[in-house]
Amino acid sequence: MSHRIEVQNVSIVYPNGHHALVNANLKLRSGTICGLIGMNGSGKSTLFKSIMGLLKPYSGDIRINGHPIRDAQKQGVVAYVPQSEDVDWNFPVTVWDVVMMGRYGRMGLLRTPSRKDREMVQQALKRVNLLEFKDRQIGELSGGQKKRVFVARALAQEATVLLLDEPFSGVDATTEELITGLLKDLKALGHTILISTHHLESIEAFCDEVALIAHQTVFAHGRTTEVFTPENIAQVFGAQHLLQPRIVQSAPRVALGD
Ligand SMILES: Nc1ncnc2c1ncn2[C@@H]1O[C@H](COP(=O)(O)OP(=O)(O)OP(=O)(O)O)[C@@H](O)[C@H]1O
Repeated sequence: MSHRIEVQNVSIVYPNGHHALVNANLKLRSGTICGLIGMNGSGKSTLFKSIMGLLKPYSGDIRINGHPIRDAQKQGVVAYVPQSEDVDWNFPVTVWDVVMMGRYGRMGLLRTPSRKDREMVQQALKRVNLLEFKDRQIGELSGGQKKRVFVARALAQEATVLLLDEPFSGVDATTEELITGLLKDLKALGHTILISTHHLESIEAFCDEVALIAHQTVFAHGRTTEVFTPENIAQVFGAQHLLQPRIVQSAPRVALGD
């Protein structure tokens, strides 16, 4: 079976000439949760945006389910939960509207929601405990609730590939538990999940695989037990982490790399 996500030798150059990714490779199968780990500015969001088809590689190729990205875009296969900083929270839309956006790909040109669309939005909001907030403007939510809106949008989209950019930053423990539980359920259904996080202490319990990113490329990827080693973590964050080899289990909620 082909991989769900296949990033092959991808290089991304921004219009200002900055090489954000150089020859990056990443292949993920169905039913996998992969943690993407790297310092601030290492290229995690760039990788997400290129898998979404928002950034066109300068060279290399990206495939979803063996097909070019535009096919996946048409079918709504890939959902993206953006970093909070990338969202305009003042935009005059309600929680319900944002989650309904996940259904747009399935609607006609006039974007008139069907009964099924409304049901899917309702279910998704229930799943993330936000139904009672459905009429709120999105800026009037807590950090955890804001994340949950976009997770609900991904659920309503019925996407089988989920990309989550820092879903645990600025959220309370209850939201983190809710999101991890939900992602584990989706994994059991065969979904493929790529998640960037600075919460290293939860990686071993939560991620089957990790992909480590530094020096503009994915320099290691594989099973968490094999790749999430103190030596590799030191390559990502600097040698001082070699002095704390169990940081991954023992640290409190440190935002390493910030
Ligand atoms: N639109 C842009 N134009 C030029 N350079 C950019 C642009 N967006 C990002 N970059 C640069 O590309 C590099 C990778 O950025 P990216 O946002 O992918 O990093 P990141 O790993 O997601 O960081 P963070 O953890 O802070 O979100 C950085 O050096 C950044 O300054």
